[in-house]
Amino acid sequence: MSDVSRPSTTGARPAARTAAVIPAAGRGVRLGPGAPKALRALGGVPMLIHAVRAMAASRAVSLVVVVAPPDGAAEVKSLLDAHALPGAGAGGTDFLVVPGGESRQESVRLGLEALPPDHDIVLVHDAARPLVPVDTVDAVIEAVREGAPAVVPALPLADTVKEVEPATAEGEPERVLATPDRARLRAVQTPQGFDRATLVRAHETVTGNVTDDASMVEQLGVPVVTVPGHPEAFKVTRPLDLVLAEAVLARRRLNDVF
Ligand SMILES: Nc1ccn([C@@H]2O[C@H](COP(=O)(O)OP(=O)(O)OP(=O)(O)O)[C@@H](O)[C@H]2O)c(=O)n1
Ligand SMILES: C[C@](O)(CO)[C@H](O)COP(=O)(O)O
Repeated sequence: MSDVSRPSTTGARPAARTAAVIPAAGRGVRLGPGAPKALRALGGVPMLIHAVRAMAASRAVSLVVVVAPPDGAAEVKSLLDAHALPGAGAGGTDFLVVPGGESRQESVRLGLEALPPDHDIVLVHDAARPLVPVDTVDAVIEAVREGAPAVVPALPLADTVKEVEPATAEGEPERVLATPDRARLRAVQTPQGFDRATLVRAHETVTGNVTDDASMVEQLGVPVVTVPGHPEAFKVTRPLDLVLAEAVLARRRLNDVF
């Protein structure tokens, strides 16, 4: 059960249909040389397939739109055909693949443009967060269904955070400017869930660099609320994250958890 305080601007929609957009078009530069990150293997299965399975595992998700690397849509379609996906088939979850763009923001917009009209709730979930548990997905959907226009899974920080003056020359130390109160900070994950019209308006209106979709909604002045995130929803960004992801998968297999 989520613990959000809910400024409801959209009204409760317990039966609203939910689509998930999965931006998967990134290169994965921080992971090092190799195939686009979403296509790299985790436990012998492409990372993207884990992310698609995580969304389709929610009974509430009836459509998954994968935003593929710009020249990789055909390959991604073949991967979806070649792997078992929960709910796939008549009357279950549908799957679409569209080519992505130069930035995460553009890829999400291209995914949104591909959505058919009959889905009022949209999740945006990084392919790079392949191991998010279904309970987290469901908590986000539930909070949007109950009326929150924008919902993010969030965790408290373990580290103390410093605001710095970025160095102007290589090797020069950065000067610490401030230490924000950690108790008021959260690390946010995906899936982020939205009232569809609000998210579309944000993508039509907000320009400039952003690192997540919720911050675009914040810029509209629309409230964004949190639900508890999960440590296993971490983002695979650097090589060490792959080691952790393999370990989580191995433990799930031992415990016979999908
Ligand atoms: N042009 C882009 C860039 C990113 N993404 C997606 O956005 C998610 C989060 O991005 P990130 O982890 O930064 O992935 P990359 O951009 O691939 O990583 P890097 O910055 O290290 O290259 C990933 O699922 C990634 O595939 C995307 O769909 N289109
Ligand atoms: C959307 C996100 O996963 C929330 O934490 C994150 O901001 C993506 O950042 P990235 O630099 O595109 O990986």
